[in-house]
Amino acid sequence: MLTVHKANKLKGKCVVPGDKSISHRAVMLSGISKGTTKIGGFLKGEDCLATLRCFQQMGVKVREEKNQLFITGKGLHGLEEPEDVLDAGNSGTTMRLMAGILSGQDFYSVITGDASLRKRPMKRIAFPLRKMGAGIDGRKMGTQAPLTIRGGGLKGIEYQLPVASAQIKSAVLLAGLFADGVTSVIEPRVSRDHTERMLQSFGVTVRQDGLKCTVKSEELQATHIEVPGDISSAAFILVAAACIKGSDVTLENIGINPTRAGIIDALCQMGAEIGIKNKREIGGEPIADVRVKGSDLKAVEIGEEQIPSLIDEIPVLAIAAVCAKGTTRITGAAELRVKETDRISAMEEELKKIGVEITALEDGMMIDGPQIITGGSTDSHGDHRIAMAMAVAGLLSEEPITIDNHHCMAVSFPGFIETIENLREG
Ligand SMILES: O=C(O)C1=C[C@@H](OP(=O)(O)O)[C@@H](O)[C@H](O)C1
Ligand SMILES: C=C(OP(=O)(O)O)C(=O)O
Repeated sequence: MLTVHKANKLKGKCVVPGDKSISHRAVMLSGISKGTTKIGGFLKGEDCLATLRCFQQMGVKVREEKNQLFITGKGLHGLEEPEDVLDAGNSGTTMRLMAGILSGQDFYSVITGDASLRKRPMKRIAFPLRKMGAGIDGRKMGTQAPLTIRGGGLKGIEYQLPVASAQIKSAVLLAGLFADGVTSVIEPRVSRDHTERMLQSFGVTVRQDGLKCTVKSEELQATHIEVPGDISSAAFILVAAACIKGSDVTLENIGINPTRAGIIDALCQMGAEIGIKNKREIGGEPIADVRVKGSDLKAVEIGEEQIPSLIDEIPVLAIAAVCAKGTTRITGAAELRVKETDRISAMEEELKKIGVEITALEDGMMIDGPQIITGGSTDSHGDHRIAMAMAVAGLLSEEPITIDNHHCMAVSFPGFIETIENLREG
């Protein structure tokens, strides 16, 4: 159990660990490329370590030197049939993106995950991958993990995504690297585009035409990847500092890819004082230093269009809404119900325990602010984002907040508590 006490101010500079989405993709793409890829800033969080172990089980060699990973790929057709079940742990990204790659392999594989992941919907990737020719089965009529995959013999398809999901888009595009003909995905709204950007760094031609993205089979060539700081991890610090008057924090080297930076836009709409400095691009991804100062916040309306760019940040955005004047309304976010936990219900349950009123909607939530956070005992539901959102609430709370099952923070942000404590002034 973790106890978090109120903070007077947060001050200083910090870095956050590498981007989780980019770290997963760096392992996967280097694993199926030719040559050795050097990866700096790789996130050693539980999710990305699960991806790394899965690729090692398929014969991919990984070496670490001076905090950099060197991954020697097996080419498009060199992965080895894993002798045992692949374990994606808590990570939806690992399971769904890897299913795309496994669908292209001329072998049989089984992929499972923890109790949370085994409940998450997999039909969304199994359906298009079967259309391409993969033999995929699983529990609950082939819709839940463990999944079995007999890959090979794929043909390209054009697929209209039913939801704006980078995981479904990426699974189909990655399978497309092994398919005969061209493979296209059409998204209903823009979702994070790290796969498309990184494929190009590995020398693959990616055609983007509005919301339609097309690839065809092409060998990947090893490259050098620098993983930026994860904006989804930075979000916890951004919200905490924005809510505490007198705070002034600079987060260095944060990825500000526009398909991911919705939390910055949302906080600016709420009147937060945020400055973006030292903008640059590394390996096709925009990064910058982000400075945030504490100020009075006002409520915001977040709808369907903005959701994909801040989907993982909604639990902590809810904490900002508690401090903001007026009614914050978040809608179009039904996807929150199928994350590591049902994040709408989990936030409703946990906020009530610390004296905060919230109205849960089928596809979002409404919060009237400002409200006083009284403090109390909470539980993470085994979900890293809920655990860290509750820790941010603790920094703002009259009385301390305890968080049960807080170790899941290491899924995406190892060292979260130390990072916060280093910024605490009083
Ligand atoms: O592609 C990715 O790396 C991710 C995509 C998002 O999921 P969906 O594709 O299900 O929206 C996000 O919530 C997840 O944390 C990471
Ligand atoms: C939803 C998340 O990740 P994943 O889908 O990879 O489990 C997340 O990190 O918030």
